[in-house]
Amino acid sequence: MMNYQVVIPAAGQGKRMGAGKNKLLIPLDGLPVISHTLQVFLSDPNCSRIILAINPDEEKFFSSMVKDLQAEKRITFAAGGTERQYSIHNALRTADPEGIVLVHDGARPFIRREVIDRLVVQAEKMGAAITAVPVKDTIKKAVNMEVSETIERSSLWSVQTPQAFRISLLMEAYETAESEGFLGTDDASLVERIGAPVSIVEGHYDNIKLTTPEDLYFAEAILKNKG
Ligand SMILES: Nc1ccn([C@@H]2O[C@H](COP(=O)(O)OP(=O)(O)OP(=O)(O)O)[C@@H](O)[C@H]2O)c(=O)n1
Ligand SMILES: C[C@](O)(CO)[C@H](O)COP(=O)(O)O
Repeated sequence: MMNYQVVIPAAGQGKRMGAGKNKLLIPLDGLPVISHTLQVFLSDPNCSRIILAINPDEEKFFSSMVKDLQAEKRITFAAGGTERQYSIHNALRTADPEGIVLVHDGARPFIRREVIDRLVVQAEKMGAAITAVPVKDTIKKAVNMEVSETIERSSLWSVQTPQAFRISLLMEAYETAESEGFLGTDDASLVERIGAPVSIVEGHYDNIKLTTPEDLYFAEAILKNKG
């Protein structure tokens, strides 16, 4: 398996979490959420570099955390933007222009190494691969709270990060999105727009994104279960 670099967007405001600060700074089992996420990649010998997109106002916190993790050589910073996509684009501009790059939300601390391994192998083969799980709920479309359609579930996937790409392909997708003023809710949607195939690698339901306050209860339970 090839080495890879990873971009971790960490410059959000955590508005839906409502903690009055960046949710990645909230402690989980005594450590900030972002430390848990970083530790997964720091412990992976195939991860050659981590680029963390941060809000410059929070640089002091992140620098001291990186020092505590003794990871000054492997983690570099890029300036976050006003949208997730802008934060990632800024980070990609500082990345090495060859090989495979992963994008992983700082707010998903429970990603497992075996999923990362399968994802990287698939991205090497296909150019683009994303982690996802089958949708469990019945999904309906509604207009003004009136159901217009029940969508066939068997082909629906709930998409997570990490998402992995040949970096040349992802850069082209990001540049095209920027020039056309397109904002996507994930990275693969930018790649889909330029007509490149994207493979799915099945992941795990516990790779949750900490988004709203109840996710913190789920996070405690997942941590307890991990032992
Ligand atoms: N301008 C932004 C917005 C988001 N992110 C990062 O992208 C990931 C996923 O975003 P999301 O869960 O939406 O985080 P927030 O933007 O912080 O949350 P909210 O939308 O509720 O404000 C997070 O790790 C977040 O820090 C980022 O780097 N830059
Ligand atoms: C990329 C993502 O994690 C896929 O589920 C997610 O879309 C990012 O953040 P969002 O603001 O919750 O859409």
